[in-house]
Amino acid sequence: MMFDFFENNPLELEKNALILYPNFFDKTRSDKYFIDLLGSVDWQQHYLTLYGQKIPFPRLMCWMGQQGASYSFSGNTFQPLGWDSTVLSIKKELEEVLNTEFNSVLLNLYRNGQDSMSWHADDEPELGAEPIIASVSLGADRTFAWKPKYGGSSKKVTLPHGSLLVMKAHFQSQFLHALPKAKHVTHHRINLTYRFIRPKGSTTAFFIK
Ligand SMILES: O=C(O)CCC(=O)C(=O)O
Ligand SMILES: [Fe+2]
Repeated sequence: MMFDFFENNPLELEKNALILYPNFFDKTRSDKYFIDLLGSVDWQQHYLTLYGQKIPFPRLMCWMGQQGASYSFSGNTFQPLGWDSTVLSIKKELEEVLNTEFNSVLLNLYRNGQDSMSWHADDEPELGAEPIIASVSLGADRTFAWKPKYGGSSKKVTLPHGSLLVMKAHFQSQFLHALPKAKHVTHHRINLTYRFIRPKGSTTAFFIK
């Protein structure tokens, strides 16, 4: 077993809802994954259409996973690309440690601090009522922010190179989260959010992120 719970004390940022493993992958492995993924993933620019205007998402993305696991948000429906070998081996490791199953992953490439993700919850119907989302960070440190959906102040935490953030069942129903712009960041950050898409989920949600 490669993962040692005693060396990797998780931080419970929200009780039973948001857990951070700051050093899930050691530096050697994190560096290798970052370089591999930067080169091997088909990073795509997607657009959202708002009042007839095509607006580029402020990041590059790639939807990957099992055939049929299509995913819709912000007016796009994504059909998954097949598994990349690095993405697949990370998936297997997460499944073992978290004792759950994922069949797809959204990969995000934040080219620098101008790239971001706005406030949202990953609560599309195809994710089911209580999704577990496992979010791996590689590359530049970035701040992750979250706040209660129904009032209350926001909190934030830094997601370091090689960290794992686990969003559990209630997180998506109770909170919004975001990856704000970061003025001084000049380096790339890669983020992988592993999900389980229900096979016959409807694809009618229109969310803007
Ligand atoms: O980049 C991140 O850490 C957040 C990504 C995210 O929230 C998402 O892909 O839904
Ligand atoms: Fe999200």
